[in-house]
Amino acid sequence: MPTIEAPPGAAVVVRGLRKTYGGRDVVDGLDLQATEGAVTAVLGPNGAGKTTTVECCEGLRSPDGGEVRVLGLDPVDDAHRLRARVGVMLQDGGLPTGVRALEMLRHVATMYAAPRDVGELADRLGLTSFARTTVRRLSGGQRQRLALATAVVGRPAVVFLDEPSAGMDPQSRHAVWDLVRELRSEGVAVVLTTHLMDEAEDLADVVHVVDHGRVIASGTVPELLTAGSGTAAPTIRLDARPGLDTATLRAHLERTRHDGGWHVEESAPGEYVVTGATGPSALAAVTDWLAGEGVLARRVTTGRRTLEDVFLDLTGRHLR
Ligand SMILES: Nc1ncnc2c1ncn2[C@@H]1O[C@H](COP(=O)(O)OP(=O)(O)OP(=O)(O)O)[C@@H](O)[C@H]1O
Repeated sequence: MPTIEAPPGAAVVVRGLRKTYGGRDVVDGLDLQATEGAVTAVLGPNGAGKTTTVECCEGLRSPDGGEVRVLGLDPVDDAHRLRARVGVMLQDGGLPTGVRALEMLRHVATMYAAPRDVGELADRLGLTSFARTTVRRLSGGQRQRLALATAVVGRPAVVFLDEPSAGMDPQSRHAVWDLVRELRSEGVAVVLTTHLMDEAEDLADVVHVVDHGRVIASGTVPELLTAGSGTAAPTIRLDARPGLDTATLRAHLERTRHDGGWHVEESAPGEYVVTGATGPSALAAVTDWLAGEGVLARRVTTGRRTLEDVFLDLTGRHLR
Protein backbone atom coordinates (compact mmCIF):
# COMPACT_ATOMS: atom_id res chain seq x y z
CA MET A 1 0.00 0.00 0.00
CA PRO A 2 1.43 3.45 -0.90
CA THR A 3 2.22 5.64 2.07
CA ILE A 4 1.12 9.24 2.19
CA GLU A 5 3.50 11.96 3.22
CA ALA A 6 2.03 13.88 6.13
CA PRO A 7 2.82 17.62 5.94
CA PRO A 8 4.47 19.05 9.08
CA GLY A 9 1.90 19.57 11.87
CA ALA A 10 -0.68 17.38 10.16
CA ALA A 11 -2.19 15.10 12.78
CA VAL A 12 -4.84 13.58 10.53
CA VAL A 13 -4.44 13.05 6.80
CA VAL A 14 -7.15 11.48 4.65
CA ARG A 15 -6.46 10.92 0.94
CA GLY A 16 -8.92 9.53 -1.58
CA LEU A 17 -10.96 7.77 1.11
CA ARG A 18 -13.61 5.43 -0.21
CA LYS A 19 -16.23 3.47 1.70
CA THR A 20 -18.92 1.43 0.00
CA TYR A 21 -22.14 -0.01 1.40
CA GLY A 22 -24.35 -2.22 -0.76
CA GLY A 23 -22.52 -1.12 -3.93
CA ARG A 24 -22.98 2.59 -3.09
CA ASP A 25 -19.96 4.82 -2.43
CA VAL A 26 -21.03 6.70 0.71
CA VAL A 27 -17.50 8.11 0.91
CA ASP A 28 -16.23 8.73 -2.56
CA GLY A 29 -12.61 9.88 -2.82
CA LEU A 30 -12.55 12.20 0.17
CA ASP A 31 -9.48 14.29 1.10
CA LEU A 32 -9.00 16.22 4.28
CA GLN A 33 -6.42 17.17 6.81
CA ALA A 34 -6.43 18.28 10.44
CA THR A 35 -3.49 20.00 12.09
CA GLU A 36 -2.11 20.26 15.61
CA GLY A 37 -3.35 23.21 17.64
CA ALA A 38 -6.33 23.80 15.37
CA VAL A 39 -10.03 23.02 15.26
CA THR A 40 -11.03 21.37 11.99
CA ALA A 41 -14.78 21.29 11.41
CA VAL A 42 -16.40 18.76 9.10
CA LEU A 43 -19.82 19.98 7.98
CA GLY A 44 -22.34 18.38 5.67
CA PRO A 45 -25.99 17.43 5.24
CA ASN A 46 -27.40 14.25 6.82
CA GLY A 47 -25.95 11.18 5.16
CA ALA A 48 -23.09 13.11 3.53
CA GLY A 49 -20.50 10.67 4.90
CA LYS A 50 -19.06 12.64 7.82
CA THR A 51 -19.46 10.00 10.53
CA THR A 52 -18.23 7.26 8.19
CA THR A 53 -15.11 9.33 7.46
CA VAL A 54 -14.45 10.14 11.10
CA GLU A 55 -15.02 6.50 12.09
CA CYS A 56 -12.40 5.46 9.51
CA CYS A 57 -10.01 7.91 11.22
CA GLU A 58 -10.90 6.42 14.61
CA GLY A 59 -10.16 2.89 13.39
CA LEU A 60 -13.79 1.86 13.87
CA ARG A 61 -14.31 1.18 10.16
CA SER A 62 -11.87 -0.03 7.50
CA PRO A 63 -11.62 2.01 4.31
CA ASP A 64 -12.44 0.31 1.00
CA GLY A 65 -9.98 2.61 -0.73
CA GLY A 66 -7.63 5.52 -0.16
CA GLU A 67 -5.55 6.16 2.90
CA VAL A 68 -5.95 7.47 6.40
CA ARG A 69 -3.12 8.45 8.74
CA VAL A 70 -3.53 9.63 12.30
CA LEU A 71 -0.31 10.84 13.94
CA GLY A 72 1.44 9.10 11.06
CA LEU A 73 -0.12 5.74 11.88
CA ASP A 74 -2.82 3.56 10.33
CA PRO A 75 -5.91 3.77 12.59
CA VAL A 76 -6.82 0.10 12.04
CA ASP A 77 -3.42 -1.63 11.92
CA ASP A 78 -1.87 0.57 14.62
CA ALA A 79 -4.98 0.86 16.80
CA HIS A 80 -3.16 -0.23 19.96
CA ARG A 81 -0.46 2.45 19.51
CA LEU A 82 -3.01 5.17 18.87
CA ARG A 83 -5.37 4.31 21.72
CA ALA A 84 -3.61 6.44 24.34
CA ARG A 85 -3.12 9.39 21.97
CA VAL A 86 -6.54 9.72 20.41
CA GLY A 87 -9.74 10.80 22.17
CA VAL A 88 -13.10 9.90 20.68
CA MET A 89 -16.54 11.24 21.51
CA LEU A 90 -19.16 9.27 19.62
CA GLN A 91 -22.58 10.55 18.60
CA ASP A 92 -24.43 8.08 20.83
CA GLY A 93 -21.98 8.46 23.72
CA GLY A 94 -20.85 4.81 23.44
CA LEU A 95 -20.64 4.53 27.24
CA PRO A 96 -21.48 1.45 29.36
CA THR A 97 -24.86 2.14 30.95
CA GLY A 98 -24.64 0.49 34.37
CA VAL A 99 -21.73 2.55 35.75
CA ARG A 100 -21.99 5.73 37.84
CA ALA A 101 -20.89 8.86 35.97
CA LEU A 102 -17.91 9.98 38.04
CA GLU A 103 -16.75 6.41 38.72
CA MET A 104 -16.68 5.89 35.00
CA LEU A 105 -14.56 9.01 34.42
CA ARG A 106 -12.17 8.06 37.26
CA HIS A 107 -11.78 4.59 35.81
CA VAL A 108 -11.03 5.90 32.32
CA ALA A 109 -8.46 8.32 33.80
CA THR A 110 -6.54 5.43 35.41
CA MET A 111 -5.88 4.01 31.95
CA TYR A 112 -3.63 6.94 31.01
CA ALA A 113 -0.13 7.87 32.09
CA ALA A 114 -0.78 11.58 32.74
CA PRO A 115 -4.54 12.16 32.90
CA ARG A 116 -6.23 15.47 33.49
CA ASP A 117 -7.38 16.30 36.99
CA VAL A 118 -10.69 14.42 37.17
CA GLY A 119 -12.22 16.75 39.79
CA GLU A 120 -11.38 19.85 37.77
CA LEU A 121 -12.72 18.33 34.55
CA ALA A 122 -15.89 17.14 36.30
CA ASP A 123 -16.44 20.64 37.74
CA ARG A 124 -15.97 22.52 34.52
CA LEU A 125 -18.32 20.20 32.60
CA GLY A 126 -20.83 20.22 35.46
CA LEU A 127 -20.62 16.46 36.09
CA THR A 128 -20.55 16.71 39.87
CA SER A 129 -24.32 17.31 40.12
CA PHE A 130 -24.95 13.83 38.69
CA ALA A 131 -21.70 12.17 39.79
CA ARG A 132 -23.45 9.18 41.43
CA THR A 133 -26.11 8.69 38.75
CA THR A 134 -25.68 5.68 36.47
CA VAL A 135 -25.10 6.42 32.80
CA ARG A 136 -28.45 4.77 31.97
CA ARG A 137 -30.32 7.44 33.96
CA LEU A 138 -28.46 10.48 32.63
CA SER A 139 -30.26 12.94 30.37
CA GLY A 140 -29.03 13.23 26.79
CA GLY A 141 -27.05 16.40 27.48
CA GLN A 142 -25.52 14.96 30.68
CA ARG A 143 -24.44 11.85 28.80
CA GLN A 144 -22.86 14.01 26.12
CA ARG A 145 -20.88 15.93 28.73
CA LEU A 146 -19.65 12.71 30.32
CA ALA A 147 -18.69 11.34 26.88
CA LEU A 148 -16.69 14.51 26.20
CA ALA A 149 -14.93 14.24 29.56
CA THR A 150 -13.93 10.61 28.88
CA ALA A 151 -12.66 11.61 25.42
CA VAL A 152 -10.28 14.26 26.76
CA VAL A 153 -9.32 12.99 30.24
CA GLY A 154 -6.25 11.13 28.90
CA ARG A 155 -4.71 14.28 27.33
CA PRO A 156 -4.92 12.97 23.76
CA ALA A 157 -3.02 14.62 20.92
CA VAL A 158 -6.01 14.23 18.59
CA VAL A 159 -9.67 14.45 19.59
CA PHE A 160 -12.64 13.51 17.40
CA LEU A 161 -15.86 15.15 18.54
CA ASP A 162 -19.00 14.01 16.73
CA GLU A 163 -21.69 16.66 17.28
CA PRO A 164 -20.34 17.38 20.78
CA SER A 165 -22.94 19.95 21.83
CA ALA A 166 -26.01 18.35 20.23
CA GLY A 167 -28.86 18.35 22.72
CA MET A 168 -27.00 20.45 25.27
CA ASP A 169 -28.40 23.48 27.08
CA PRO A 170 -26.71 26.84 26.33
CA GLN A 171 -24.66 26.77 29.57
CA SER A 172 -23.22 23.32 28.75
CA ARG A 173 -22.57 24.35 25.17
CA HIS A 174 -20.46 27.30 26.30
CA ALA A 175 -18.54 25.04 28.70
CA VAL A 176 -17.85 22.66 25.80
CA TRP A 177 -16.71 25.50 23.55
CA ASP A 178 -14.36 26.81 26.25
CA LEU A 179 -12.88 23.34 26.63
CA VAL A 180 -12.41 22.98 22.87
CA ARG A 181 -10.59 26.34 22.74
CA GLU A 182 -8.36 25.23 25.60
CA LEU A 183 -7.55 21.95 23.83
CA ARG A 184 -6.56 23.93 20.75
CA SER A 185 -4.30 26.22 22.76
CA GLU A 186 -2.65 23.13 24.28
CA GLY A 187 -1.76 21.97 20.74
CA VAL A 188 -4.42 19.30 20.35
CA ALA A 189 -5.78 18.59 16.87
CA VAL A 190 -9.55 18.82 17.30
CA VAL A 191 -11.76 17.31 14.60
CA LEU A 192 -15.34 18.43 15.02
CA THR A 193 -18.42 17.33 13.12
CA THR A 194 -21.41 19.53 13.70
CA HIS A 195 -24.71 20.73 12.28
CA LEU A 196 -24.51 23.93 14.29
CA MET A 197 -23.20 26.55 11.91
CA ASP A 198 -22.65 29.08 14.69
CA GLU A 199 -20.55 26.49 16.53
CA ALA A 200 -18.38 25.95 13.45
CA GLU A 201 -18.18 29.66 12.73
CA ASP A 202 -17.11 30.37 16.28
CA LEU A 203 -14.65 27.54 16.82
CA ALA A 204 -13.24 26.30 13.54
CA ASP A 205 -9.86 27.31 12.16
CA VAL A 206 -10.56 25.28 9.04
CA VAL A 207 -13.88 24.04 7.68
CA HIS A 208 -14.41 21.16 5.26
CA VAL A 209 -17.88 20.93 3.71
CA VAL A 210 -18.73 17.35 2.73
CA ASP A 211 -21.51 16.33 0.36
CA HIS A 212 -22.13 12.99 -1.37
CA GLY A 213 -19.00 11.55 0.19
CA ARG A 214 -16.59 14.25 -1.02
CA VAL A 215 -15.20 17.50 0.25
CA ILE A 216 -16.83 20.19 -1.89
CA ALA A 217 -15.29 23.24 -0.17
CA SER A 218 -12.50 23.87 2.33
CA GLY A 219 -11.05 26.92 3.95
CA THR A 220 -11.08 29.21 6.91
CA VAL A 221 -14.44 30.72 7.81
CA PRO A 222 -13.52 34.14 6.28
CA GLU A 223 -12.37 32.38 3.10
CA LEU A 224 -15.64 30.49 2.80
CA LEU A 225 -17.71 33.59 3.56
CA THR A 226 -16.14 35.53 0.70
CA ALA A 227 -15.87 32.61 -1.76
CA GLY A 228 -18.35 32.64 -4.61
CA SER A 229 -19.55 36.20 -4.07
CA GLY A 230 -15.92 37.37 -4.02
CA THR A 231 -16.97 40.03 -1.56
CA ALA A 232 -17.48 40.43 2.14
CA ALA A 233 -20.23 43.00 1.41
CA PRO A 234 -23.31 42.58 3.57
CA THR A 235 -26.43 40.83 2.38
CA ILE A 236 -29.75 42.70 2.21
CA ARG A 237 -32.69 40.60 3.37
CA LEU A 238 -36.29 41.55 3.13
CA ASP A 239 -39.55 39.99 4.21
CA ALA A 240 -42.53 40.96 2.08
CA ARG A 241 -45.40 39.29 0.28
CA PRO A 242 -44.41 36.13 -1.65
CA GLY A 243 -43.93 36.12 -5.40
CA LEU A 244 -42.24 39.50 -5.98
CA ASP A 245 -40.54 39.74 -9.36
CA THR A 246 -36.90 39.26 -8.37
CA ALA A 247 -35.70 39.75 -11.97
CA THR A 248 -37.02 43.33 -12.08
CA LEU A 249 -35.43 44.11 -8.71
CA ARG A 250 -32.12 42.88 -10.05
CA ALA A 251 -32.55 44.94 -13.22
CA HIS A 252 -33.39 48.00 -11.09
CA LEU A 253 -30.20 47.52 -9.06
CA GLU A 254 -28.12 47.16 -12.22
CA ARG A 255 -29.69 50.28 -13.71
CA THR A 256 -29.40 52.54 -10.68
CA ARG A 257 -26.02 51.25 -9.46
CA HIS A 258 -24.50 50.97 -12.95
CA ASP A 259 -22.83 47.69 -12.08
CA GLY A 260 -23.58 44.00 -12.33
CA GLY A 261 -23.00 40.98 -10.15
CA TRP A 262 -26.36 41.34 -8.40
CA HIS A 263 -28.18 38.25 -7.20
CA VAL A 264 -31.74 38.38 -5.91
CA GLU A 265 -33.39 35.24 -4.63
CA GLU A 266 -36.65 34.36 -2.92
CA SER A 267 -35.02 31.86 -0.58
CA ALA A 268 -38.33 30.90 1.04
CA PRO A 269 -41.84 32.21 0.30
CA GLY A 270 -41.80 35.92 1.15
CA GLU A 271 -38.11 35.96 2.15
CA TYR A 272 -35.73 37.68 -0.25
CA VAL A 273 -31.94 37.82 -0.24
CA VAL A 274 -30.00 40.42 -2.23
CA THR A 275 -26.26 39.92 -2.68
CA GLY A 276 -23.71 41.90 -4.64
CA ALA A 277 -21.81 45.11 -4.00
CA THR A 278 -24.30 46.10 -1.33
CA GLY A 279 -24.01 49.33 0.60
CA PRO A 280 -26.09 52.36 1.54
CA SER A 281 -27.04 53.25 -2.04
CA ALA A 282 -28.02 49.65 -2.84
CA LEU A 283 -30.28 49.62 0.21
CA ALA A 284 -31.84 52.88 -1.02
CA ALA A 285 -32.31 51.33 -4.47
CA VAL A 286 -34.09 48.31 -2.95
CA THR A 287 -36.51 50.44 -0.92
CA ASP A 288 -37.04 52.71 -3.95
CA TRP A 289 -37.99 49.65 -6.03
CA LEU A 290 -40.34 48.42 -3.28
CA ALA A 291 -42.05 51.83 -3.22
CA GLY A 292 -42.42 51.75 -7.01
CA GLU A 293 -44.05 48.31 -6.73
CA GLY A 294 -46.38 49.53 -3.97
CA VAL A 295 -44.98 46.93 -1.58
CA LEU A 296 -44.50 47.61 2.11
CA ALA A 297 -41.83 45.21 3.39
CA ARG A 298 -42.45 43.73 6.84
CA ARG A 299 -38.74 43.81 7.55
CA VAL A 300 -35.54 44.91 5.81
CA THR A 301 -32.19 44.00 7.34
CA THR A 302 -28.57 44.08 6.32
CA GLY A 303 -25.85 41.80 7.61
CA ARG A 304 -22.92 39.81 6.43
CA ARG A 305 -23.29 36.34 4.95
CA THR A 306 -23.19 33.60 7.53
CA LEU A 307 -21.67 30.16 7.32
CA GLU A 308 -25.24 28.85 7.09
CA ASP A 309 -25.79 30.92 3.90
CA VAL A 310 -22.57 29.47 2.44
CA PHE A 311 -23.55 25.94 3.48
CA LEU A 312 -26.99 26.23 1.84
CA ASP A 313 -25.47 27.75 -1.31
CA LEU A 314 -23.05 24.83 -1.54
CA THR A 315 -25.34 21.96 -0.65
CA GLY A 316 -28.77 23.26 -1.72
CA ARG A 317 -32.02 23.56 0.17
CA HIS A 318 -33.55 20.15 -0.55
CA LEU A 319 -33.92 17.69 2.33
CA ARG A 320 -31.67 14.64 2.51
N1 LIG B 1 -23.13 0.26 8.27
C1 LIG B 1 -23.77 0.82 7.26
N2 LIG B 1 -24.44 0.08 6.35
C2 LIG B 1 -25.08 0.65 5.31
N3 LIG B 1 -25.12 1.97 5.07
C3 LIG B 1 -24.48 2.76 5.94
C4 LIG B 1 -23.78 2.24 7.08
N4 LIG B 1 -23.24 3.26 7.76
C5 LIG B 1 -23.59 4.38 7.08
N5 LIG B 1 -24.33 4.08 5.99
C6 LIG B 1 -24.88 5.05 5.01
O1 LIG B 1 -23.82 5.88 4.60
C7 LIG B 1 -24.28 7.20 4.37
C8 LIG B 1 -23.40 8.16 5.15
O2 LIG B 1 -23.65 8.00 6.54
P1 LIG B 1 -22.91 8.87 7.64
O3 LIG B 1 -23.40 8.39 8.97
O4 LIG B 1 -21.46 8.83 7.38
O5 LIG B 1 -23.46 10.33 7.32
P2 LIG B 1 -23.29 11.66 8.14
O6 LIG B 1 -22.76 12.66 7.18
O7 LIG B 1 -22.52 11.44 9.38
O8 LIG B 1 -24.81 12.00 8.47
P3 LIG B 1 -25.49 12.69 9.77
O9 LIG B 1 -25.31 14.15 9.59
O10 LIG B 1 -26.94 12.32 9.58
O11 LIG B 1 -24.87 12.13 11.00
C9 LIG B 1 -25.74 7.22 4.78
O12 LIG B 1 -26.54 7.15 3.62
C10 LIG B 1 -25.90 5.98 5.62
O13 LIG B 1 -27.21 5.47 5.51
